[in-house]
Amino acid sequence: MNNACEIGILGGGSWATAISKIISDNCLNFHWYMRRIEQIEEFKALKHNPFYLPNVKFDIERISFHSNINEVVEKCDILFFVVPSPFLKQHLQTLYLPLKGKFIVSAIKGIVPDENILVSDFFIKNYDVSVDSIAMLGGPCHAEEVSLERLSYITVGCDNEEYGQRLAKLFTTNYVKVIVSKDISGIGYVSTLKNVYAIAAGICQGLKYGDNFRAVLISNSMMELEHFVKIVSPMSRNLYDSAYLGDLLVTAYSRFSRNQLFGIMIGKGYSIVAAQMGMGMVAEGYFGVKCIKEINNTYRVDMPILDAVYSVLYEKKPVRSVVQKLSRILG
Ligand SMILES: NC(=O)C1=CN([C@@H]2O[C@H](COP(=O)(O)OP(=O)(O)OC[C@H]3O[C@@H](n4cnc5c(N)ncnc54)[C@H](OP(=O)(O)O)[C@@H]3O)[C@@H](O)[C@H]2O)C=CC1
Ligand SMILES: O=C(CO)COP(=O)(O)O
Repeated sequence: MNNACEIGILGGGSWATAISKIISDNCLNFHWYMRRIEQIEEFKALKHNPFYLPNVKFDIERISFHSNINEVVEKCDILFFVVPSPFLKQHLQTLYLPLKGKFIVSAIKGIVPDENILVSDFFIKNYDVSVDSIAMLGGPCHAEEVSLERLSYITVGCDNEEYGQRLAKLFTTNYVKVIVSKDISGIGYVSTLKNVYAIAAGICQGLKYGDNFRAVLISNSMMELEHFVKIVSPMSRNLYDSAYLGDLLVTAYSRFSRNQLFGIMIGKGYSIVAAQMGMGMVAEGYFGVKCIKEINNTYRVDMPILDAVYSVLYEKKPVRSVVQKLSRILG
């Protein structure tokens, strides 16, 4: 990572928009890739993202927009990947330039489907990116609150201490504080799992369970998460840090959480397709639960909450009886 580096944001959704807001507060110019040319044209005319966080105004003279991913990769040294995990490979299909030598930051809170590996490992394995040229963004941070400049904390997981500190500088504003950690994989797994537990919380809300039960569900989710992460990615970490417990809490309780909303709709009896269409945004936990379930076929960690969400979403088990059964084993 050079001192004067070009920054590229890849993705056109709400988190990409929030990250671009932060970057635009700290950098004069940056590049922004989004897949749809019409979105770019409308963005330039309106001076805001037409579909996500329209309250965030941008100085579009300082942004180079691209609908071709290769142009951003060619021009930039630091690349922020901010597309939902189920579409990552699709975006990369059109990439013919190497990523080796670039600094890759994953802001994706999910696992690469089919491969069932963390996004960081996917770039290392398939794109020859070195481990010290990768970072993972975590923490309890909803795009909507960043857009409103409500004080938020982001954790940068990066093996390379110096690069982690540089990224922290790039991200620090009067409304964003940054914590640097070395735990790329723990942040990757927890960021995926907390979405699954937020869906579970939403399902219970949709079924009209109350706050008392939700608190029990989230406490048990935290224990389940801890058992899984200790086995799959053993290292010394404090799971009460905001990148872990904090992200679980905000996703399970915030009114901005898409995963929770998706769960509420499933609990109310909407079909999966109707719930997905109704949101207009992506609930990563729907994809994450399948990835973790498949990963756990190897590790065999006891994960009744994950299994319950999986059985509702992928095995068409009746949601009310699944939660009733789950409620008998939680404590
Ligand atoms: N939103 C948040 O608060 C946070 C999100 N994240 C993570 O950021 C990542 C990106 O999510 P986010 O920005 O929230 O996304 P959003 O849910 O806001 O937007 C969905 C994005 O997915 C794209 N998309 C939808 N369908 C397809 C498709 N079939 N093929 C390709 N792209 C498609 C959309 O593009 P189009 O508009 O062109 O349809 C849009 O860019 C996720 O991993 C999420 O977990 C992390 C922290 C906070
Ligand atoms: O990761 C997030 C908050 O930290 C966003 O969660 P949702 O995708 O559920 O909105």
